[in-house]
Amino acid sequence: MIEIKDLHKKFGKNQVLSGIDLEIKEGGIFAILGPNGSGKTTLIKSILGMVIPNKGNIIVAGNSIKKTWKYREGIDYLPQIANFPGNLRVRELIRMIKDLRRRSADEDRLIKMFKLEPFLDKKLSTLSGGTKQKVNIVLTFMFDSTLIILDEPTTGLDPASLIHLKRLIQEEKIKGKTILITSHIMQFVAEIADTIVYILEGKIYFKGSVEELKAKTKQTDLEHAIAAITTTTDHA
Ligand SMILES: Nc1ncnc2c1ncn2[C@@H]1O[C@H](COP(=O)(O)OP(=O)(O)OP(=O)(O)O)[C@@H](O)[C@H]1O
Repeated sequence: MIEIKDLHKKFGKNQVLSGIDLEIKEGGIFAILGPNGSGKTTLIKSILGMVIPNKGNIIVAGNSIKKTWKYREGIDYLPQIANFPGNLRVRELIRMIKDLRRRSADEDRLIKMFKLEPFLDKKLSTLSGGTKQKVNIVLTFMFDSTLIILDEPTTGLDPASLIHLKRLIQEEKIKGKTILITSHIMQFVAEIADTIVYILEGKIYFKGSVEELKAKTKQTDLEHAIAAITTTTDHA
C-alpha cells in the first residue's frame, strides 16, 4: 500500500528524517511512534505530499507520489491540529468538507456515536477541545477511503469517546482498510496496533508487533518496552 524508500527531510539545518525505509502493507493498524520531535508528523505529511522530502521516494498504491496529488483523494486524514475558521458552525463545516471532497459521506452515524447533535449549530470557536476533536473525527471517518491517517487522534477525548474511537478504528480495519496512527498514549496503541514503527534519530529503530517489542525489551507492558527500546534493540 505504501512504500517509503531512503526518505530524507531537513528543515534548515535540522535533519529530521535521515534514510527512512518502510513498507506498509495493505490492511491493518500501524502505529508510528517516537519521542517528541522525532519526525512522525513529518513522515505522515510526506506521505500526504504536504512536506516535500529532500531525497527519497514514496509509492502509494503502486504509484510514485512525486508531482501528483490525485492519490490524496483516496486518503482520509486527521491532522494533529485542525484549524478551521472559528465562526463556522459544525453543520456548516461538515457540509463544506463534503462539498470540497465531492464524495458521499456517512456523517449521521458518527454524529450520533459521538453525541454531537447538540453542537451542530454551535460555532467552532465556542466548542471545548475534546468536542472539536470529535468533530474532526467525524470529518475524517465520514468518507470511506481505503487509507486512513490519524495524527494523535486521542487528543482531548474523554473515556467514552476513546472507546468509540477504538471501536471505529477496529471496524475500519475489519473492512480491510489500512490505518496509520501516531499516538503518545501507549495503552491505546497496545490495544489497537498490529504493527509498531518506532522512529529515532531520523531512522526506523524498530518495526514489529507489540508482543515482539515486549519480548525484545523483556518488558511486560508497552510503555516500559518503549522506554527500554533505545538501550536493548538493534536497528531494524
Ligand atoms: N515546517 C517546519 N519548519 C521547520 N521545522 C519543522 C517544520 N515541521 C517540523 N519541524 C521540525 O521537525 C522536527 C520533527 O517535527 P515533527 O512534528 O515531525 O515531530 P513529531 O515526532 O510529530 O513530534 P510530536 O511527538 O511532538 O508531535 C521538529 O524538530 C520540528 O521542530
